[in-house]
Amino acid sequence: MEQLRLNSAELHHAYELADSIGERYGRVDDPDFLIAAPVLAHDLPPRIRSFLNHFRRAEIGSCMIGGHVIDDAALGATPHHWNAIPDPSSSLRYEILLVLYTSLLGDVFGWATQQDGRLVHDVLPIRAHENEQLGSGSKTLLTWHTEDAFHPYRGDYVVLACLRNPNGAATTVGNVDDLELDEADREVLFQERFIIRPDESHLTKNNTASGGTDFSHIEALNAAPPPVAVLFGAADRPYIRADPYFMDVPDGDERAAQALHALETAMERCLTDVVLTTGDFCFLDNLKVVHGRRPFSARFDGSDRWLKRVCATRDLRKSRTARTALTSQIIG
Ligand SMILES: NC(=[NH2+])NCCC[C@H](N)C(=O)O
Ligand SMILES: O=C(O)CCC(=O)C(=O)O
Ligand SMILES: [Fe+2]
Repeated sequence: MEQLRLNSAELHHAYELADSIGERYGRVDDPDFLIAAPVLAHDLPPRIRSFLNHFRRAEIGSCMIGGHVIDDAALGATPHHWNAIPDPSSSLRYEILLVLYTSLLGDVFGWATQQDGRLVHDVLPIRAHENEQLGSGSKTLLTWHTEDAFHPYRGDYVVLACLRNPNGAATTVGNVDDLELDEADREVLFQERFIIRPDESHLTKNNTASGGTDFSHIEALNAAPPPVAVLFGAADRPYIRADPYFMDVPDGDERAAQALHALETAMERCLTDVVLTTGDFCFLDNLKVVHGRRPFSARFDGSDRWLKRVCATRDLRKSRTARTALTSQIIG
């Protein structure tokens, strides 16, 4: 994976910018900060801006910016749940940096139906989710997926910032350009013959303050998922949309089932393990790569793995009817 390592001058510059923004806005979800983020990001060091522009336009699939020094003591314990992060946030500097970097790629957004509508997500192990297909799982393999594959407004990018990873748990990454598929299977995968159900992170039971949230469109997508194509775009450099764990084919379509199985086998062969370490920011092009996570043993004692995650879209307009206001960056 292509990597940029920040030098100490760049790190100092980036942290100074993040800290001044943190003082001004106080929290990463502040709507005024989110609106201003793409402009504030112009003040990031030039090497960061051109590296991410290359990632975006060359569609290399994934890249990493490393070398962020993280004050482990100031961070405090890894919370036992994403709904229990300290307020004010002990990781505000890194949350702001994550949004600034990601704003160079597109508009950041969150889901009303995921992690109680937060914009920046916490990926940390939750004891009750040990065996679940959730970012908060640990014991079970998190199977490879396009982030929010089921949703028509899924992001173009998903970005992970590693605060700590004591177990060295690996993120898996597989690039659609590396797939070795039969021509016949490839052709079927380009056709609208697949259904993708909502993953469980969008369910009412996996939100904790879901009182006023409307989950009916998620329920509708679950009850009647429209058939979609797994591969789309240019034949020689296709885009991908898949999450086999939550996928199926319309009844009786054996040919589509066979192609989906071929995709699973082929992707398994191109998955690479990427162990994020403290201070790594990992950028995933959600149309070019799929990702997942190897199982690991969580301790649930405050020392566990802790990542921050945010999604971005190149076109916030396409979700306009699903956002309560023009300026809202939460898709409902
Ligand atoms: N194959 C899967 N497990 N897909 C669902 C991915 C987990 C989901 N993105 C979450 O935030 O928890
Ligand atoms: O934990 C990781 O490395 C990836 C997590 C993930 O894919 C998710 O939360 O959707
Ligand atoms: Fe994911």
